[in-house]
Parts: sequence; structure tokens; C-alpha cells
Amino acid sequence: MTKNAREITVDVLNRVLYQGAFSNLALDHAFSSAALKEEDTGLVTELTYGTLKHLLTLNKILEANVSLPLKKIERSVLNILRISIYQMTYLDRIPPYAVINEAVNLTKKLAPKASGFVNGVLRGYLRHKDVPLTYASLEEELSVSYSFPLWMVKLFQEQYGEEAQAILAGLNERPAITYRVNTLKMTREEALDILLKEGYNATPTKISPYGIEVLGGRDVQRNVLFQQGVLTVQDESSMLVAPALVEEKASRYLDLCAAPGGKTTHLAELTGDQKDIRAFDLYDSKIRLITQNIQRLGLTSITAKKQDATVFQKELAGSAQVLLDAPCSGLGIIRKKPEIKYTKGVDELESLVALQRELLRVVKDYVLPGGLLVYSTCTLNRAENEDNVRWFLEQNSDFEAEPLSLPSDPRLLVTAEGFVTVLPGQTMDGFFIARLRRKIV
Ligand SMILES: C[S@@+](CC[C@H](N)C(=O)[O-])C[C@H]1O[C@@H](n2cnc3c(N)ncnc32)[C@H](O)[C@@H]1O
Repeated sequence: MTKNAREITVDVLNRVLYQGAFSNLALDHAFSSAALKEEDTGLVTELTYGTLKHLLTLNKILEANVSLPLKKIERSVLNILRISIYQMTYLDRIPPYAVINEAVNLTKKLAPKASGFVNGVLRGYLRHKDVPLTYASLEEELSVSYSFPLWMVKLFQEQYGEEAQAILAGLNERPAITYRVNTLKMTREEALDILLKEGYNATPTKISPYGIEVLGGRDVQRNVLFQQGVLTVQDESSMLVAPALVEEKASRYLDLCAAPGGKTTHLAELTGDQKDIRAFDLYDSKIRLITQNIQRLGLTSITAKKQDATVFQKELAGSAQVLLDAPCSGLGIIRKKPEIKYTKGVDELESLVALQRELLRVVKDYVLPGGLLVYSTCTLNRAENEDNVRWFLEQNSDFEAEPLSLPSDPRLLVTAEGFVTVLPGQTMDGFFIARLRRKIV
């Protein structure tokens, strides 16, 4: 029997919340295995991301409306309830009685004995929808209303002080779609002009001079500009990294944690595809992603190879500008992968710091005397960001911090040393960039 949009959503949520799947990949898999109409694809995407984004709020509402602990409810039934409460609370285009009917019909199919329970819970919620939720503390209120685990709320409060609430709000924003223009093929103005003439609602990104934000129009990935390698999907924060590393005098660039190649390909574009660019990553499957991007963009200056960045390659010692875009906890990209809120734990953050320090320790020896090491992460956790770089500078007196050349913008927090934290919001992921110069001694 074919599955409708809500059943597919429940499948995707089961995979993301209980089997560790990534939301974007689980959705891609669902869409490639079911021939859905475009409007149903839109509904599945909306219900999946909306439910994940507001999961803790939805759980709190459910707790107020059911008399048993949520973990005693069968998982598919719980996810039917969550997507239904999400629609009744956050969407106004679907009438509540239609939501309840859909939920009851789906429960009859997946867990027939629970259909009366689902009907009762949802009708009860409809009657008491306006009763406000109550909280034991300000932290609990922030945790439930923004739907972030308590430990993450406390981490942001402790580390970012008065910016914490803006970070929670920014990480819940709907991400804008931004593209980087391959300036080897045309200027940003030319690409923008073509998109506008084709009826897209598009605008230049404000901080990066290479980006275009597309606010409306047909799927850009089917557009000839994308297919011809003029455009690459990239967050505006990520577009700030390669320009921090490029210098006229440098002839070799190493990107140690490169897949899928977003920043490597930007390096090649900014250096006229004329320099020696080496991209490494840990897995063959990820090297294939880099290769696909290189081919689509028509670049020839990059070689991509499987290589563990914790293992030193002697032959490259002291030879290059170095990018370490380190594996990290990813708290800055929660807008795009909201499941990170519930799947990451504090312990994992600590082991990542150890890995990042090991990577810094190894890759520093590739840096050309007088050259640059750029360290970046897509997380908002000072332990993985500023603390790591300060630790590194204490250990390595032959390196010094150097500010990035960026316009001043309220979304950029810049430390006295020049380290940049990008605050998350509509067009930008939360991000961290530090630029370190190796002294000539
Ligand atoms: C933040 S992502 C890189 C994103 C990439 N720079 C881009 O802009 O497209 C971090 C990457 O580090 C890779 N990685 C993790 N541990 C590694 C290691 N020991 N050596 C090399 N790569 C590693 C992961 O496979 C992942 O692709």
C-alpha cells in the first residue's frame, strides 16, 4: 500500500530520532523511494523540520495532555501525536479537525489499538490549547520554548552571556538558501543579473562578496547556472573562510578536512585555478563527493586523496598555506540539522576538543614560514573555538593571531586577537574562524 505524506514523515522521524539518521539524508532517501507530488514533498519537509525544531515544546504539550510517561507510548504513535500537535500549534493552513482525522486514520493503519487514544489526546489538546505552559525556572522556559536541551541552554548562557537568547532564536530560524558564485566563470553581478531576468527573487549576500541569497523562484539546482558550475550551494559563513587563507605569494594550499569540498573549491576559484591545492579527508566516500564538486565546477588545480589528518606527511612539511576546517560538534548548523539538539551529548564535546588539538598539533608543521594557518569550525562552543586556538598559541610561540579583513557587522563577534564568531541567523550558520601566521624565525 502506498504511503501518504504523514506516514512518510513518521518514518523519517523514527529514523532520525531513534536510529541516528541525519534529517537531510533520511528525507533524500524517503523522496527517492516514494514518488511524491511536489506539494507532498513540501509537506513532508515542513512537518519533519518543524517537528524536530520544536520537539521539546511538543513533548511538553503532550505531557500536559496524556496521563502516562511519553516513553511508554509506542514510537510511531508518539511521532503521529508530535506532527499533529505541531500542525495544530504552528501551522494555520490545515484545519485542526482535518489534522485529527489524518492522525486517527494513520494510527488505524500503524497501531490500530491506539487510534482511540490518539483521538482523545488531540481533541483534549484542541479544547485546552490556550492554557499556557508552566516552567520551574528561566532555564527550563528557554529550554522548552526554544526546544534546546537544558545543558545546551546553560552552555550558551555561560559562554555567550547576553547573546545566548539570540543564539537560541537564530538557530531556530529557517535557513536562507545561499549560493557562491564561481568567479572563474562570471562575476557575482552577472550571475545575479541572469537569475533576476529568469524571475528569481535574489539578492547579494551582505558580508561575503561572493554569495547570492535566493529568496524565491524555481529550484536553482535545476538551473543551467548550477549545472554549468557557476553556482555552489554554500552557507555565507563558510564563504568567509577561503578568502582568509588566500595570499598572492602562496603557491600551495592544503585543506586537511576537506569533504565535501566547499572550501577547497572556493580556494581554487580564488586562486585562478592556478595553484597546487591538496584536499584530504578520512573516507573514500567523502573523497568522491569532493571529486564530484571539482568536476561540476570544471576545476583542475585540486588533487583529492584519502588521508588521516592526524598522520603527518613529511614530504609536505613547511610548504603551504593550511586550512583546518575541523570536525566539530556542529552546534552552529542546528538550523539545517535540528536533530543535533537532541543527538549530541556533553561527553562528545570533550572528546572533540582532544581531536581538534591533535589535528592542530600535526597540521601546524605544514605551514610555510611566513604563511597562514586558518582554523575554523561550524560550532558555537568556546572550548572547541577560542580556547583551542589560545591553547595552540601558548604552545607555539612561532605562530601569532592575525585579524581577518571583514566588514563590521552585528552578526560578527570579534575578539581582541581577531578571532571571529559568526552569530547564527537567517542567512548564516553559527561559525568560528581564526587566522594564525607562522613567524619567519
Ligand atoms: C567540517 S567537515 C569539513 C567541511 C569541508 N571543509 C567543506 O567546506 O566542505 C569536517 C571533515 O573532517 C573530516 N575528518 C574527520 N576526522 C578526520 C581526520 N582525522 N582526518 C581527515 N579528515 C577528517 C570529516 O570526514 C569531515 O568531512
